[in-house]
Amino acid sequence: MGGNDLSSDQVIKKLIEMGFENSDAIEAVESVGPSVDDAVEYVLKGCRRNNLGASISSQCSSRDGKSLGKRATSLLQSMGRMRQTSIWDHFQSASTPKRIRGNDVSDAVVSRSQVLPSPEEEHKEPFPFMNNQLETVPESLQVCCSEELDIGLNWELKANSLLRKHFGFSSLKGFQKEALAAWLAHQDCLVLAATGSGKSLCFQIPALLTGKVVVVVSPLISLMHDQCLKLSKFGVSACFLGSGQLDSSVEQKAMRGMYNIIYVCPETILRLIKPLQRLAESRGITLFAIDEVHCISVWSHDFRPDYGRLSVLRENFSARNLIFLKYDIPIMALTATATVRVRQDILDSLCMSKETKIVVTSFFRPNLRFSVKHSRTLESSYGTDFCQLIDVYARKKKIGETKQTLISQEIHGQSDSDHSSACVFNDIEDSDIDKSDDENSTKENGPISSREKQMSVEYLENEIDVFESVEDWDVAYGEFCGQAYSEERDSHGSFETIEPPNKPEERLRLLQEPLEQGPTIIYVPTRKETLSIVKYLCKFGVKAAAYNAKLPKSHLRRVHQEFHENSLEVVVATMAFGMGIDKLNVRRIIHYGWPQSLEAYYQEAGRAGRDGKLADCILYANLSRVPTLLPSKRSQDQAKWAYKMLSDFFRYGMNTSSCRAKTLVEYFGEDFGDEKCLLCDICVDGPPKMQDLKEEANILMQIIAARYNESSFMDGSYDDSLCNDIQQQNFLAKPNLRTFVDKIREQSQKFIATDLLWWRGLARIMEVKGYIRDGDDKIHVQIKFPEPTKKGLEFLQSERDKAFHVYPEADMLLSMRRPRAYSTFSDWGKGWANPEIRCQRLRKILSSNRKARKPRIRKSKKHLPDFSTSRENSMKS
Ligand SMILES: Nc1ncnc2c1ncn2[C@@H]1O[C@H](COP(=O)(O)OP(=O)(O)OP(=O)(O)O)[C@@H](O)[C@H]1O
Ligand SMILES: [Mg+2]
Repeated sequence: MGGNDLSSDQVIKKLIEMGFENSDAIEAVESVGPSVDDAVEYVLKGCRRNNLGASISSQCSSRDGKSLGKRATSLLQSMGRMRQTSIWDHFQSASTPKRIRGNDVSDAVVSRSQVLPSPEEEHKEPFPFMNNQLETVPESLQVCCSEELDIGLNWELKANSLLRKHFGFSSLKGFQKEALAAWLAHQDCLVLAATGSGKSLCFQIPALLTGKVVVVVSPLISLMHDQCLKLSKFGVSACFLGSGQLDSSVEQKAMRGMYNIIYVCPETILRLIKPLQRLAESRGITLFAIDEVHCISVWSHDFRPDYGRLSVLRENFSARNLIFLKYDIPIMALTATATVRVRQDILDSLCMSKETKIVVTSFFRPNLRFSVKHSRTLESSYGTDFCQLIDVYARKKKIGETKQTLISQEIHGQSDSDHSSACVFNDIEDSDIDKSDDENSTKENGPISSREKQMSVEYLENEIDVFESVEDWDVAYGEFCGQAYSEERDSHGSFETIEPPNKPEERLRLLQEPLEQGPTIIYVPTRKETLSIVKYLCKFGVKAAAYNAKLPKSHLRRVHQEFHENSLEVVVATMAFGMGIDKLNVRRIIHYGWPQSLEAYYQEAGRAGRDGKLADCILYANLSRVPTLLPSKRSQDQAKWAYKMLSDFFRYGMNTSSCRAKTLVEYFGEDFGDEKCLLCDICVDGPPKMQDLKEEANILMQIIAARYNESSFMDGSYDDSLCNDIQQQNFLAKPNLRTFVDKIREQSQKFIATDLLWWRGLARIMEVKGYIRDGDDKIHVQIKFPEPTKKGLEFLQSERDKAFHVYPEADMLLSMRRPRAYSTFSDWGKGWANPEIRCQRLRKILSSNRKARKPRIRKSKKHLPDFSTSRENSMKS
């Protein structure tokens, strides 16, 4: 990213692409000239300076950038350069061999420089092992080779002893044993286990038990880096191969058997088949592991075409094709997020054997507390949504900084001591409900709102991070991880993890305790939001940093390092941050905006609470809007499936009656029975009061049925001519839900004030009950063109007098909170002719604008295990 050969306009364009505000970009270029790096540094430092305290932050906020002038800018630049930004800086400092663990591993001394040489070494003389063959295997490897014992029956004892020696854990988990037993029996194995459960050990232990090589296919360079560095700390030699590998000699060394574990990206392994066959013959390959294997399936949320070609492994490493092999080299495939459909796809795509052992553990994470809150997720909502977070981190700091205190009071408004999570339904105000709910629905027929325009495909294509190839997210931050993990160990050198609260009473006890300290990750859909939220949080003294794929790599590395070192409190990121991130003490994962699938959501949420302690997973989403699919290259079939996944997620957000953890794990095919997590907002607050919607369900069904010429089912009390109208329209266009709702309003005075948002919820309920279905070939996130099913017609015929008790869904509750007489676009338009109505509306708009400008904090209930219908009660009040 040089900069001198770019014009100012080009630099500004690049900055905007990264997500920076137009004004910040212009200001930065004006201040530091047309250099992308300097300009980025300038804007980011603006945020960081805010963290340093009141006096600095007031001088250095980006708004005041001009007054800083060149001198201040260069000072800030030099501050930035105090940190190492190059991979080589680190290797130079890390070249002295390090003792990895306690006395029991006195032999296991690994120098990082044995894994990668510095550029000086590379240019001056060949790497010590370059010209040698296997006789000169590094010391660390000799340790491993000496462990090549006959594994025998007591393999479990040996595995446990290696586990203690290298990783400091006392014993293997049950699923790890099962996976290892399959490998020992030369069987292929598919491991489906929750995020953070310890899948990596399933493929790392075989390398230690046999002294042979394990080849691991992994989708991200940053993930490979992370694992290699951890292994080197544990006295296991490992390397990664792929586009992010800067040292070309590593590949040669790997193919000569210098490393116990070789991480490789799918693109690269296809090129290395022959050398790997030679390695299998010389040193021996004991296992191929395919990590994050859901990437192989087009039906997964992270499809990676190169994973699809991995079937070559089965053929090229079978005993049939390689005479020196007695058995096929087993394949172990691992993932935390695979639906039943994706599992089958994995088995087929990898040509795994018929005897493949499938090891499934519960996907349930008993220490994660899930909740959903309504928010428009716009800048004007930050004040309400992040006040609690700001409070958490600001409380930790010394209150010597006057400005910070003032800001804190300002945001907290009427200063409330109880900032525990505000329940989505408890404190909804008029301004919280999206004024354009109905516009959203009209867009399928006619005009789209300006917000919709803003979120159009062209706009988003430039705004979101799409998971396409390994290089996109080549962060190569591994060189910074030298001391990162030590911080998470206690005084005895072991990890501070606890057994997760598996028993219900343990989980109830958890609820009484506050969250421990630890960092937060906020996931947002667009790059722009990463920066705007960081800017907002930094203003209040929170140590926050943005992370998106377009930001300079030096910045991204620093974010990784500081996140692992616990010096960052909040990372605001796009999906580019963190597949497989294994940091123990992440206390909160906040999703700010609709995620695209339950798979992606559960994987990202799974980064919280890996230490077994209570952690929050909060989704803020605009529950009055149907989410849209973010643009990506998809075939027609994939697009259909993507809509289906988004629809499943939408229903998760709309659900008000069943335990969130249950919904999540059952999505992955697990039977949760009658169990509940007892921690999520629904378990704690209880579902809303059931309502008998017999009349509403009947009228909706009648109107829909009439459209399909089922007038025999019509109730005489309703106007038949209206139904005839609909039948005539039939031949012109397929009526959507909105058309039906308009008809209901025209027909029944009683429902004039019931808006589309409410009917949308009812239509979903009727769809789930099997009374209506979508009459369109396309898959919609929300049922769009309802038509009756046979069951629906039977309902009209025989069940119309029966009670129809249902739990109102989230959108229905939102709608009931603010009944509106004029809810359709056209009604709104009509109303303007009446001066009285016009006056009322203008007053309302003015007052809601005023409210939106003032951040405020609201009183909220504590999360107590109270199974009352508190949500419903608060709605009424
Ligand atoms: N037998 C064990 N006993 C105690 N802790 C373990 C054991 N096995 C693994 N762990 C720990 O569990 C944590 C998570 O491990 P790992 O990164 O392998 O998870 P994962 O299942 O691959 O998660 P993800 O799906 O997010 O990639 C690590 O910190 C690891 O050290
Ligand atoms: Mg993993």
